[in-house]
Amino acid sequence: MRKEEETVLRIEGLSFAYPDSRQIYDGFSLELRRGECLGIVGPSGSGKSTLFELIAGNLKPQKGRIEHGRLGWIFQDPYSSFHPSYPIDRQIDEVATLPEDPRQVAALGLDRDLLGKYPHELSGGQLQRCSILRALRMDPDLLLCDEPTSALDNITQLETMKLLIKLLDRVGILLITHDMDLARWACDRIIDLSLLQESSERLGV
Ligand SMILES: Nc1ncnc2c1ncn2[C@@H]1O[C@H](COP(=O)(O)OP(=O)(O)OP(=O)(O)O)[C@@H](O)[C@H]1O
Repeated sequence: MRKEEETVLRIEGLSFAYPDSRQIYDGFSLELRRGECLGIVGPSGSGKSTLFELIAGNLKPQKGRIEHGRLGWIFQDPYSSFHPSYPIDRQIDEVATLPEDPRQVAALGLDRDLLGKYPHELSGGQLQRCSILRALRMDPDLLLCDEPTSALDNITQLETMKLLIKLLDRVGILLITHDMDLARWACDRIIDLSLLQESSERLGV
């Protein structure tokens, strides 16, 4: 199998409900390959973050199977995803499995001086590029991106998404977003969780 055809995430027949609450997933399946960007859209409360928690293993499904390769994460707010009291490079080194590669640092528009700084000394866009670097140095197969650009201004949003898309030869990306325009622009496929719910309601489940 060619590397880019590898499946990096397979979800089969997933069912999940929080205790004493409605069914959020009921027989949900999806497959994501390296080189693909799959968008997960849906209104607040439709189950986007729950899906990531299930994939990360922080929640256990009632039914179904989830298999995936090595995970990397990019969160919504880059300031809350770094500890304010330590330099960025130290925080990246602590979780990285790959050594720092100066070409990768340069490709993300970063440099050594910047990496030695504290999070509050960087702009939101610079810090989000540091979180992309951190995710890459964890050598992921699957990159979970939770609203990775929503805390950034429009121009920085676009630049950050372009950088993420460039990574697609190495990873598969699952992108949570509220922004349907962004999803249409960036993703090969989109799953709209509100449509899943509508079809379950029509079927009376
Ligand atoms: N720990 C929990 N216990 C019980 N119910 C929860 C818990 N976490 C989330 N929920 C409920 O599960 C549903 C899905 O929540 P989830 O956070 O996955 O939605 P979301 O699509 O990510 O929303 P948002 O876009 O606002 O982040 C919501 O109805 C929410 O209230």
